[in-house]
Amino acid sequence: MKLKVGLLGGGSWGTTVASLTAKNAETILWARNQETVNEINEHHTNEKYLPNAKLTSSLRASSSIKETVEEADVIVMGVPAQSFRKVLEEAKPHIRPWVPIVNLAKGLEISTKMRMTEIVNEIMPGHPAGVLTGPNLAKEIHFGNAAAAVIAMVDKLIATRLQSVFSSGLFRVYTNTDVIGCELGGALKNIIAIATGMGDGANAGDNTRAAIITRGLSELTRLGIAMGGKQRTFAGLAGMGDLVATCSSSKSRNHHVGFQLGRGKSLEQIINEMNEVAEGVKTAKVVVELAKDYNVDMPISQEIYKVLYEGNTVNDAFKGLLRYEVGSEKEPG
Ligand SMILES: NC(=O)C1=CN([C@@H]2O[C@H](COP(=O)(O)OP(=O)(O)OC[C@H]3O[C@@H](n4cnc5c(N)ncnc54)[C@H](O)[C@@H]3O)[C@@H](O)[C@H]2O)C=CC1
Ligand SMILES: O=C(CO)COP(=O)(O)O
Repeated sequence: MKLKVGLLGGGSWGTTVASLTAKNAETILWARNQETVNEINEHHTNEKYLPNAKLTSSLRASSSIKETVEEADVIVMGVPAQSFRKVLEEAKPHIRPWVPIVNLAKGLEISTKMRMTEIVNEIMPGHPAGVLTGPNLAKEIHFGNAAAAVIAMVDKLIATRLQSVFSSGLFRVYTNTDVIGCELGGALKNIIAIATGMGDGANAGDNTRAAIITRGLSELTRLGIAMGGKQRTFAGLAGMGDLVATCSSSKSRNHHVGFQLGRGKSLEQIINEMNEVAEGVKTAKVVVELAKDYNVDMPISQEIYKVLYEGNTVNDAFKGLLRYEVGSEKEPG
């Protein structure tokens, strides 16, 4: 039996995933902007977020949350992390009992430090909550490049059922039961991508980028394990895979923010010039607090936080990192 998907959020990733699921399942995409809805229904495009991309023609868009979710067998949440709770609360009265809810956002809620599936568990207990994540730059997927992702659900049977909803020829979806690790991998790597972008913008070189990626993996793994994620997850697509893609791509918005900081622009100016979300900017606030809560050393994330919010320069950040004691690679520190 074909499942029905209701996807909330008509930005670049929500639209991309809806276009993928529409190949396998009847899919409705909710966007708050009526012009976007009309454009998707009439022209099968979403030029603002995905210039030149042609969407699956059976994908239907709606400006009604109720219509989008009321008959859905799976709800997919494609709005940024800081809007997640509000949108889910709006959808809640119309969602059928026990329907799985899959998060696409790679961020943490600032006011509560929560992961998105924790918010689902709080607002809609009883609904299986999971995440679709991995090295998936939306703009590449639309142009037919192969990519791999992970669907993580605590219940492997549900993950396996959903695997076939998200998979298509060139989009290969693996299952995982470590929801915490998969979700944290996606959120934490964005701060490291800002760091590599900063290095690239300041022409720090390829060796510096490799060092930041590798030490970045080490620090996000430390926090991730302390918070209940599994070590293996961070070595997989949701950890290292996403880290490598985001940290080395000029298509990444987080890398872009870092790059422009490295070129000397202010954060305010960079954000004002952007049309899309860069989750790492807000997640950095949460991560420095989590590092304290869990007593975990996160030197790269700390230095990025100081550049974003405490007026430090890019140079200060690199000097700050060089001041950290060099330990053994074998140690977790
Ligand atoms: N673009 C990408 O390549 C990927 C993005 N992601 C994650 O997906 C999430 C969504 O990102 P994108 O779609 O890329 O962002 P985007 O910036 O392209 O679009 C965000 C969308 O959310 C909508 N939105 C924001 N607040 C809203 C609210 N309160 N109510 C209703 N709609 C609201 C905006 O109107 C816009 O349509 C982020 O957490 C991002 O980290 C994950 C994987 C890949
Ligand atoms: O998460 C992503 C790729 O996997 C997208 O990264 P950006 O949000 O930095 O564009």
